[in-house]
Amino acid sequence: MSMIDVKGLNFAFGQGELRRQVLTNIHLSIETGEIVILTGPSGSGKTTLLTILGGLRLATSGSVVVLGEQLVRSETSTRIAVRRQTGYIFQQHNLFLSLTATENVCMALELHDLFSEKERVGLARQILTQVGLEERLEYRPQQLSGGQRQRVSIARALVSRPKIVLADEPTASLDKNSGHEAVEILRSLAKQNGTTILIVTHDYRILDIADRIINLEDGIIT
Ligand SMILES: Nc1ncnc2c1ncn2[C@@H]1O[C@H](COP(=O)(O)OP(=O)(O)OP(=O)(O)O)[C@@H](O)[C@H]1O
Repeated sequence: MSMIDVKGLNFAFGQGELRRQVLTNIHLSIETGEIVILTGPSGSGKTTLLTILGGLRLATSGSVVVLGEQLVRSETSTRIAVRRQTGYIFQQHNLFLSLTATENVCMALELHDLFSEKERVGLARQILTQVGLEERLEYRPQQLSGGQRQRVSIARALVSRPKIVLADEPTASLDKNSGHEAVEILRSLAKQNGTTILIVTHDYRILDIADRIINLEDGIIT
């Protein structure tokens, strides 16, 4: 089954003379468990496409079906439903500096109301152990290296077992080894769970983790 199915998507910022077409006639289908890397020059529309797929930005033309929900011209509640089943990883890890690794990961579960505090802590510790941070559970972000911080954000994105993970330049602030290690951890955990992953990156050093690479130029898939 397609997790993501895009047909004839167009997107522009601004109106009138300021209108700028950013995505043109995008067709894209991503299957369950597939790992896709989206590359392309700066300004080609990668982040815009990612935010539309993640229900973070509303598109008004074409068709964007994610997890069976039509997101084009959708209600806010539809986009929220998709967001709840999606994990996000950003270039700037966006961790809370005042919270420990465990607390940062727990936060992703607080959105769900499915777990008690004790269960949340248990799940957070379990996933932090899976990303190799069992010795750092109570460290705050500033006590961690860049690669370790990015592993905390990977743990945070995966802890609620999302069906889809969207990552925007997840290795941008990392050196080659820690960048590759971080996405390799992401890949192997996602493969265990059949999670679909879409990664936007300029980093050619991580292309080998993808099942498929898509190139976007000037808003067009080439
Ligand atoms: N909120 C906005 N309002 C107006 N224009 C925007 C907005 N966000 C992005 N753009 C423009 O849309 C185009 C595509 O931006 P986008 O961030 O999607 O590209 P990108 O491929 O992710 O680039 P990069 O690799 O540099 O992050 C750029 O020309 C950008 O200036």
